[in-house]
Amino acid sequence: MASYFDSSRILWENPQPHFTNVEIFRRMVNRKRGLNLKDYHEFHKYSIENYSFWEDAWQHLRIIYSVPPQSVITEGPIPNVPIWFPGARLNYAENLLWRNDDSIACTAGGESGKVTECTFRELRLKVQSMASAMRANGLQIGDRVAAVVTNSIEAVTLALATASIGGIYSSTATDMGTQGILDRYRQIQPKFVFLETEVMYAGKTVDLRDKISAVVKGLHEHGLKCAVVLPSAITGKEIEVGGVQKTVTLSKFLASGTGNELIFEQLPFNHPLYILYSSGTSGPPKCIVHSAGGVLMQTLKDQRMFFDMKDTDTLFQFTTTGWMMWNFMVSSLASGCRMILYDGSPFHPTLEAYLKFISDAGVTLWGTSPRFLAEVKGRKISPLKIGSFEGLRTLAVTGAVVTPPIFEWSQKAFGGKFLFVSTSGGTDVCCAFVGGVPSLPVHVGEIQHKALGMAVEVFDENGKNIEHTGQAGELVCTRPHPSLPVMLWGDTPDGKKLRDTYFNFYPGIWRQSDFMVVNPKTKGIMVLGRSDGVLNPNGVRFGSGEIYTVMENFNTIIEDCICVGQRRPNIDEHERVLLFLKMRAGNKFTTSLEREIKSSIRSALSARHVPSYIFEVEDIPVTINGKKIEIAVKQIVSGSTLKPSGTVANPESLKLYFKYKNIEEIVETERLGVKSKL
Ligand SMILES: CC(=O)CC(=O)O
Repeated sequence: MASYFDSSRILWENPQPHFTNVEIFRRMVNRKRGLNLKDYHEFHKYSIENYSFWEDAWQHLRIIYSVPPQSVITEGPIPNVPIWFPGARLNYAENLLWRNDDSIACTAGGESGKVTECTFRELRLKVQSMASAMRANGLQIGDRVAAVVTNSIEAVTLALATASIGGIYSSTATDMGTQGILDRYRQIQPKFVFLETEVMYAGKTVDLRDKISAVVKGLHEHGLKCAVVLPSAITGKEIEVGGVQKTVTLSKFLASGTGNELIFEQLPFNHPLYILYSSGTSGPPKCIVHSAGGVLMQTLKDQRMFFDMKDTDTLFQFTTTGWMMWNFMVSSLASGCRMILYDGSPFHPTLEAYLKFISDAGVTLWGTSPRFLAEVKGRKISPLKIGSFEGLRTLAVTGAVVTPPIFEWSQKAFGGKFLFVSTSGGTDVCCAFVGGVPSLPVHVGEIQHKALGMAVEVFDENGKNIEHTGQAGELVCTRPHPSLPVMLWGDTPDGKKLRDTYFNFYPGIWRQSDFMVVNPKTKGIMVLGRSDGVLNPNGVRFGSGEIYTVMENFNTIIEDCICVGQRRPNIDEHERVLLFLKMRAGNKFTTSLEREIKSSIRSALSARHVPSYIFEVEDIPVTINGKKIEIAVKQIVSGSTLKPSGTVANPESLKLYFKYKNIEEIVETERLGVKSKL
């Protein structure tokens, strides 16, 4: 069987590693502590062995506070989830709004091509006006504010105004289904909900008034005090939503404010800031509560260390407001850099126009998904013919497995002079476990290292560390860090649900449910997929990411694919692997293509990786954040009668998979040349 790291080659090296933030931080720790940590590897070891590292990070990241902490860590009511920086008082929004000048803080753009800018001073005024109206309407510390909004300056304003008061903010994208929104917001019972009325997506005007009515009505019995409807995101004109109780337009809501000064409530480090949600593709979404201090420290650490973020940077993270990368992105204001907020589809009016927007906007740090890059590659687009991308310093990719061909193609396609950072973390921690180290070389297909302060290890099923073997296993984190969730909303005071979710499989140790492997030579990492989607035919365990890497070679004819295990305990003894392909328009799935795919998988991986069956399907189910929904497909082909949740972007596509629980019938029908009735 091929090793995971056969192709380990250097893709890029920093010509000036000494000037990176991470090196400056390492030297600061050496000076302060009288240490001699020689490189990132030693620095990382120090960071996971000493909680004092987090005190160093507090200082290096220049956290703004009014009362200093008494210590770094103390026990809290939930076992394994300590309280960080007890005694400290700070405010998340204050840490982001320290700049009050006329430089651009946010640039908002979208499909229409219209660009709006907002300076740090204007942003602060917007937050002040919103916070004043929120206070006038009764928002208090700990109250929830929910939003169904586009990625816009208004969305940033809402989050920061809520945080300034000590409220808890939670947002979803406008394409989330009504049921999905209610499944989330009924649990957290927001006092206010802010809703978009009209948006543009994929060139079409989407009227959201019916959704607004259904959501507001659905929240009436769940603590809602007021629903604020936003002006059209296309024209900026206010739209009346008649006949829905408790609803007010944004201008009326803002007019109810007193215009008082912006006050940043001084709150404990662990005070809740955001509620994010588990995907909810196979059960009710869990409401994951993150602390202001935890999110602030971890997101700043990741941005400054992984991306080498400076105040002269322009960050463009492609995200909706319903993905943790939105919350991650917002923190970049604390570094004083400019943030680009893009709303809409990257494919409208054209993919070329979108790439030109990024190049013209002078983006220096660009965050995107491997799926997007694969699409540009698959369509044979040459980015450098569209824009110069001359300022690009970092291209950061997250959200799914990044295959080696994507590393190599991206580095070349965008001009080669930047750091290609692959990161992996999650909604559960609102930060990354593993990511970039700008002072170290990047190896093809490898995430560079474990993040500072994150005690990541690879465990086998019995809880044994197998990292040094180069074998894949579960991503675990053996020590607490500041952005562990402070609770799951609605849980018992001792966090039973939280502990059952994360700390039960390996008692007392965080299991992320990702499948990963470490290169013993370079210490580079591959995250191979979700561990509950691990494929296990005939006792060989591997991640779907390994198959996707091979499939990258076919991406000019295959638009997308999904690989899952099928388990039918009463029928088959072993799990078998099924691969579903969505062909690009104009291409056919033929038996010779099937043979070619199988042969490529056999030679790149092993005979045991070869899928038992390959089928063409019309669509691949993805979440509204663009992630393939392997678990739901696995359950469906294994015989479950799962109903699609509001998080599925294309719920109809799930129906295409039910027939595969009876594969033998399909194959027999095809053999006889009869059109399938299934
Ligand atoms: C940082 C990440 O890994 C983001 C995600 O979970 O999609």
